[in-house]
Amino acid sequence: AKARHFKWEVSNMFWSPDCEEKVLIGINGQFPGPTIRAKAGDTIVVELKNALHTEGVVIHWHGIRQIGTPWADGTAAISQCAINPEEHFTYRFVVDKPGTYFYHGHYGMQRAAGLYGSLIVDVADGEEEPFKYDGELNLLLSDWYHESIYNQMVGLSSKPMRWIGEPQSLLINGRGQFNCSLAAAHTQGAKQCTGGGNKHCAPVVFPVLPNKTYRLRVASTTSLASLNLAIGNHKLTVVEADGNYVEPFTVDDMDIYSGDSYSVLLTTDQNPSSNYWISIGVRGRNPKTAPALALLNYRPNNRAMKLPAVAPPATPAWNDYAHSKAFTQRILARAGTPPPPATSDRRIELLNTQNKMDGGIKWSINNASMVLPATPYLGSLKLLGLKPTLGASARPAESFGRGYDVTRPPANPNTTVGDNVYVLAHNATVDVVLQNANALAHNVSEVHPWHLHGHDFWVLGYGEGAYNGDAADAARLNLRNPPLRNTAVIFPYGWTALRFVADNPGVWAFHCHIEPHLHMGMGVIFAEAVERVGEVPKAAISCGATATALMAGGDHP
Ligand SMILES: O=C1O[C@H]([C@@H](O)CO)C(O)=C1O
Repeated sequence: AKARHFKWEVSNMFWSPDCEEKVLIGINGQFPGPTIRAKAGDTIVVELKNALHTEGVVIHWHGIRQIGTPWADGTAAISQCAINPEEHFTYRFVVDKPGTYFYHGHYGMQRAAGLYGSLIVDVADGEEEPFKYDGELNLLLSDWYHESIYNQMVGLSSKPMRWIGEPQSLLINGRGQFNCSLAAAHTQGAKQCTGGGNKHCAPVVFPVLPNKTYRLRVASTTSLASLNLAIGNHKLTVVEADGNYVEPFTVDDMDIYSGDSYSVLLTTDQNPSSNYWISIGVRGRNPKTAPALALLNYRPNNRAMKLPAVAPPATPAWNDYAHSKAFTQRILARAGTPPPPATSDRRIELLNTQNKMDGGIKWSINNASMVLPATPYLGSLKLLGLKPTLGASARPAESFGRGYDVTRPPANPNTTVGDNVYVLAHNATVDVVLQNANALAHNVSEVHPWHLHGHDFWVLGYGEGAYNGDAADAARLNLRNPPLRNTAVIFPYGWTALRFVADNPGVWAFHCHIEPHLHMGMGVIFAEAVERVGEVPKAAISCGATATALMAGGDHP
């Protein structure tokens, strides 16, 4: 294992990700940010300089558990103080597990401003992946808005709320086409893209050789959109999800929610004189965004921009949830993976509702919409102890109780704010049931991908309607080969049950990965055995009340 050093400068820059010039957040003059590639067991050292003009920044390493380094998780107000303009901060952490990951901003809505990139961990020297392939293609998927995140954030907190709407474009490796389509010949009313060149929005072309097997690494860092990937004439064999091996299964198309990552194997067994469409479309919301298209270019056919004669594969209907569920439920742990603990010590049931507050709209968990404190939790809990913030004297509710009607808008739509901090005992086995419900409007319930920091969890099962905890619900849980993941979706009007072991002291966010929903309060905090956290680097806690404590000479207890 070795240390891999990176020097990064985060700054605003003009860029045209979908051919329209905007300002985004890039790293070292690049968008997306540089790809980090390492081997399992390596230590990543990122010396970050914040070169934004007037705002703080942090970077979250999505899917990396940060075992023993909770201060490097990169969540503003939770694991560290935001890095101020012109300040440096060094992230140092071990990538312990091979897999497909990514990193992104985790302060306000900076991820949606383009602050993201790929993080790929290969097996350690001398180890082998449990599958074979000849080459790799990397697809980092995102969505893109023409309105700045500042406009978006102001809208979301306005009274009445102004919703951000659907994204203007979908991006593959930071590239999309807003004003034209590669498949105009097959798309009503679209203008043909003239293609290549070195424009920021030049279509992505993946060169491949015939009769080989490629590992596609696919990750989604979308702000809002749930995606579906299909490749004309080719099948996809899923082998990895969120850095964990899964029992291989083969599909024609796959869903990818924000926060998900996958490896899929693809065999180039088609006619090599043609190229093939890679198509990414929107699911789970009535789409207004055109699919993103890229080309699979069979070599030695060197006409990279030769367009397939046929239309791109159609994305399944956005509301065909049966299709989504069928895909999701095929994801199971690879044979030989140890099963989860057979029982749990604690069950936390989290009802997700859309609510009203002071004339605006929030998302709430057990009727409390999460707000973050001025002083980041990791430092404040370690140095100052758990103080009730926001006037909340009690810990948040363990359950939403029985009898809530998930099929209708909330009977009492009003919510309050909460810190939503759940204190977890060291090594407790914790079950979380995420319960979806009807939103404020009648007959609306949306998909929410929930992401846990600091851990993988087992996805024990999914159910329809309200979770009761009865024998029928228990029978829906898979304790034999549930997949380990860090992101799991709740389907409309349904529930999802997760299990994890609280064996990683730290303060971990657990939230909907949809950027505006997190911003509207859709999350909780797990404060896990904070008394066992080692010495927190001062740079991570030199703000707010912890800075005051440090100045008072109160060194680390
Ligand atoms: O949080 C959301 O708000 C809007 C809508 O419900 C109110 O405008 C929407 O589609 C969301 O996902």
